Amino acid sequence: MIETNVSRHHQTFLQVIQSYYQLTKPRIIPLLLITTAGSMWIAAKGEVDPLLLLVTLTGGTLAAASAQTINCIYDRDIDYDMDRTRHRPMPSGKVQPRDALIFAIALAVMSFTLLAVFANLLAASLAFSGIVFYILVYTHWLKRHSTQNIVIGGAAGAIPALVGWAAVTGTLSWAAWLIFAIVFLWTPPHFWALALMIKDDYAKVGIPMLPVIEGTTVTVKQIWYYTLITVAATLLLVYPLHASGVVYAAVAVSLGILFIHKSWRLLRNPEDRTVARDLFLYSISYMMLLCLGMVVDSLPITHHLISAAINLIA
Ligand code: HEM
Ligand SMILES: CC(C)=CCC/C(C)=C/CC/C(C)=C/COP(=O)(O)OP(=O)(O)O
Repeated sequence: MIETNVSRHHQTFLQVIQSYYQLTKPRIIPLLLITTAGSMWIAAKGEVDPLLLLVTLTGGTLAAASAQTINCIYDRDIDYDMDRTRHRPMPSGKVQPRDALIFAIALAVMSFTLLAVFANLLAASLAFSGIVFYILVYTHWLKRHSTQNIVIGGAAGAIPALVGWAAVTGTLSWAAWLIFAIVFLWTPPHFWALALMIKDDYAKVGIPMLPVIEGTTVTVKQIWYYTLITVAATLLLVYPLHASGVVYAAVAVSLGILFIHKSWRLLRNPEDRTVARDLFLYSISYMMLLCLGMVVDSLPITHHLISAAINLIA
């Protein structure tokens, strides 16, 4: 295991704060929150209580930060061996495992308390189960042992959508599970496109990511199937669930066509890393804009504008 090779005495207070911030893998959290927000807006039929929104997004941030911090502690050995992750606070010795664990527990406790007190127990429990699932099922059990690690483990990343719905309604519905399924199905194209680019890194440390074990051809085929199913799933929100309307439908179809196009290009050019990179970057914009589409579609003003347009035409 890796121990400190950077003396903490040499770090300024600001550098210490920065190290703890980096432990939470902060660049991923905004998209997790956007899926939470999309779910909240549909659940609240366009009228979300701003205080509840603030509480839920803060609780979600704390939970995701806790999960990522524990992941950083657990994976510090392999993170040290990979070029991409060597600079992280744990392998570079900027934070000690014990301190990071205390930080992660504090984040988890704050998340649970905030959500339980100001949202509800279901939202709090779901966020907590996200932490447990990500650590036990993904990080501990699957990441180092199965090519399906990110498929099954990806469920953790889809939990924030359930948290959002639960925070608004205190329960879960078909639409909530569908948004969960959309994020779940989107994760393999999102991650495997990236894994195609960095598979040598994962191979070096013996992580059985699909491109490492099964090769590029199998991976791009899997990406292709998951892309098709993801796009199909996004449309179920319009029909048969009727949870979203025409604005969302237009957004989902347009974004979906582009997603399929980019995934098809990768299927045709499996060895081209630029194409894989393009799909990975697009996957992020795709999820962001899709959720934005959910929000805009649910707003009362959107409904008024559509009614006005229909009246004008009729
Ligand atoms: C098990 C599931 C997932 C795995 C294994 C995974 C893995 C990764 C990895 C390795 C990166 C590169 C980050 C880096 O270089 O440090 C990344 C980037 C990213 N992921 Fe995922 N991801 C997963 C699910 C998700 C989910 C559910 C979301 C949000 C809904 C998400 C959002 C992002 C974003 C926004 C980035 C870009 C961060 C940046 O700008 O550097 N990921 N992902
Ligand atoms: C509700 C709740 C708490 C949800 C948390 C879910 C969560 C933290 C999802 C993020 C998934 C993710 C970015 C994995 C990175 O994989 P990795 O750590 O294997 O990547 P690496 O190779 O960069 O270390």
